[in-house]
Amino acid sequence: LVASRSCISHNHVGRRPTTPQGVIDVPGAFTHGVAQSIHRKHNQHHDHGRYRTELFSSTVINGNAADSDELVNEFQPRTMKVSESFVFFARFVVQTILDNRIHQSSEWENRRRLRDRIFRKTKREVTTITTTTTTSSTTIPSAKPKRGFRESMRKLNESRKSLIRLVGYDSSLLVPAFGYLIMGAFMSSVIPYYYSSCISCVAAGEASRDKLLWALGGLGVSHVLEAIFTGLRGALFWIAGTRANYNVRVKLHRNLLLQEAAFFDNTECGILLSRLNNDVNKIGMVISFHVNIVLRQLAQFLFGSVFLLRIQPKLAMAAFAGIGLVALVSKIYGEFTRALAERVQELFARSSALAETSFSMSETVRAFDGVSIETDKYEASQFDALQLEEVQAWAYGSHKFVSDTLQASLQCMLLFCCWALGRSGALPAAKLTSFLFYVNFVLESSNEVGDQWARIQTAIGASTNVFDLIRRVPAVGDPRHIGHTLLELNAAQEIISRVKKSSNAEPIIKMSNMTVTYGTMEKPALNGVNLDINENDKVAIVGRSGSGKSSMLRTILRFYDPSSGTCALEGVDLRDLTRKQIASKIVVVEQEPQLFPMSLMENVLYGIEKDSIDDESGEKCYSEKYRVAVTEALSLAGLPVTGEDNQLGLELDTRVGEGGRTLSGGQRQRVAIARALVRKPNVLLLDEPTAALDSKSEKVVVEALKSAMERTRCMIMVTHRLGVVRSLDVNKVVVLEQGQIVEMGHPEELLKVGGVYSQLAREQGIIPLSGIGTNN
Ligand SMILES: Nc1ncnc2c1ncn2[C@@H]1O[C@H](COP(=O)(O)OP(=O)(O)OP(=O)(O)O)[C@@H](O)[C@H]1O
Repeated sequence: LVASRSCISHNHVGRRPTTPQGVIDVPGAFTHGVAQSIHRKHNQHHDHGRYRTELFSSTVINGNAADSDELVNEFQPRTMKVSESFVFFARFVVQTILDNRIHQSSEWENRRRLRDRIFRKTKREVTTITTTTTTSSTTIPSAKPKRGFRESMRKLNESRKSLIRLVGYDSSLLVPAFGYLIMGAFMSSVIPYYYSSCISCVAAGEASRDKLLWALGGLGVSHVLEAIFTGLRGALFWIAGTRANYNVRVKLHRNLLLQEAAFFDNTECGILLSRLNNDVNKIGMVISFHVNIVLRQLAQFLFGSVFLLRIQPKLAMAAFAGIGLVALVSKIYGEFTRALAERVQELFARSSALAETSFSMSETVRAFDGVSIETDKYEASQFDALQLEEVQAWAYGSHKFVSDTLQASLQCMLLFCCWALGRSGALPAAKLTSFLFYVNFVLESSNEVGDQWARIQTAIGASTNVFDLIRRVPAVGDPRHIGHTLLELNAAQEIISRVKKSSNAEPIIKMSNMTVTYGTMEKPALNGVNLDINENDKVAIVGRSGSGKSSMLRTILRFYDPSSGTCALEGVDLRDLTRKQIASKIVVVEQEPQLFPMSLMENVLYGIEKDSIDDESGEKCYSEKYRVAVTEALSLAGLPVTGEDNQLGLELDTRVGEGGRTLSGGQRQRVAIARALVRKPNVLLLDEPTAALDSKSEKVVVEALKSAMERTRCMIMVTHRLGVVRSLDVNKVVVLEQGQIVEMGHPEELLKVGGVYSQLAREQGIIPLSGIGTNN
């Protein structure tokens, strides 16, 4: 059974991973076909079912898990045979060329059609034909921009500008780094001169000892200086790269957290983590390594070229022509690898998302024995990336083969020319040695530039996504009143004074014709809602599943903005308040609060800045004033950390584990209530506060909530369990149906009316307090 299920689950592996935008094209439909054929072959000779059956039987026989070596060895991720890998590469290249051809021909076709249309239009205008002519409604597909050398340079330039802005350009670091780079390159280019002088002295035999010593001295000094400059340059560029990584990573992390809730609805966390780690690393590598080497080699190339031109200008020109050809090959290779790199990064990001999901849902995976399903999914996505990485490797090998062959041919040709010139006496032996040294020197530099150019292109591919995310402006963000114009400053001032002066007569929360629509849904979750919540109101929002209750809470917290209408807090539209202002006035207690892996006290005070310094560690901490307040809040919330009631032996500094997993659901909820008690917010939001609790815990939590409510101006609760409406003395019930308010009033009154609320209450066995039956 295990074996057959494993085989069935393998059937999906040939499919390409999908993104929210659609299927990842690697490239066109081709990869799918090739991948499927390889997967098919792979499945034939790689019996996944067998190892699982063996694992199963060995586990049964031993009655225990296998030892660690067995665990590692029993599972071998699949790979392609080397020949398959090469065939994949060859077909990939052919397909890419064909795709480009098709693209180019469609570009020509588009241009021709555009020309025809313009021509016809002009003709019509000139002849002023008044009869209605049927104009072609075919939309000309926008041609995909061709990424030529100019495009590469433009992208490089854009990325360079972004880098300089984002990585925090530090002239005290980069100016000396460039200085050492130039000096090091100059010293490297001097070395072949002294080498050839030494060889000439040794070969000639009759040269004076002084001349040899002078050449040896020059060689030694230039080597030492080159080593010093290289060391300094390397260290400074390394630091610059590390700082760039640091700056970009921190800025990206911050900007991601600033994004609106809908952004996280549509983006998997694994993808974001991959951007934060893998992609950002590539940016640092560009600065600390690739750019550094390219610049050094370019400088060496220039210095070497000067020496070449001085020794023999004609031959030097021939050498440059050959180097130009090698550079052309490198350029083609660079463009190819950049396109590949973008795809590989995308596939790795998808893989990270899969891994992140499987880890975060590890309990469900375990409960439903989903390890093989998750492994297959992850392996399939990694396999897709592996295939493309192998294409990169073959492309590198092919590039090396072509460029090295070209260089060798160039060297042979130059040697032949040298021989011809030598025969005519135009190139003495000493000059010939020197020339050949410099040819090699220049060729090596240009070779290295070609290599690094391809890697820079790869990094540009990876950095594009990062820069897009760093520049993303959140759709729901803080107002930009703190502007620079007098008008903006006045507007900001007015809002602040309105917030301060808000009178008790003003509703604390006011929804006016408010409609909320999620990006992915056509139907609004809330439709034209009008609701006032006043001082001392205790409001319960009830309704059937999907009626829009949570959407109302999320809008009050400004996780989402209304698509029309407004939601105001103390007379000010929520859109005019900053997140800090909203957080200082509204606190939410969720059904299953997630806690941070920090101490109990840090969780209660989350969002409040530490105000003191610890004497021993020298780190920031909370002062005694806060410790007292949290102790009191936890005690009121039913989770005492002192006295006899502290049966759990908790302390303020007890760490609560990932997500608060060392505490039960009810205990986590009490921590969340303590947060509200400490802050004394104007608005207390409760999301299903007792849904996950037994009756004993419910009583404790209800008492804690009552204490919290005493410290707030109003309370709004979303609940399915109508019993809590009575225990929390709710004075206003709002009944939602399909995003609209269908009933509103005092709960006991509504129970007697015989509408939706009384029906919901009857289903839960709740009758009016008077005990008299309803109108039904
Ligand atoms: N993040 C979201 N993206 C898209 N649609 C959403 C999102 N959240 C909720 N919806 C949709 O909005 C509608 C209202 O959902 P909401 O969660 O507000 O209902 P609810 O009354 O709180 O339901 P329940 O009692 O089951 O929690 C539903 O149709 C739901 O599918």
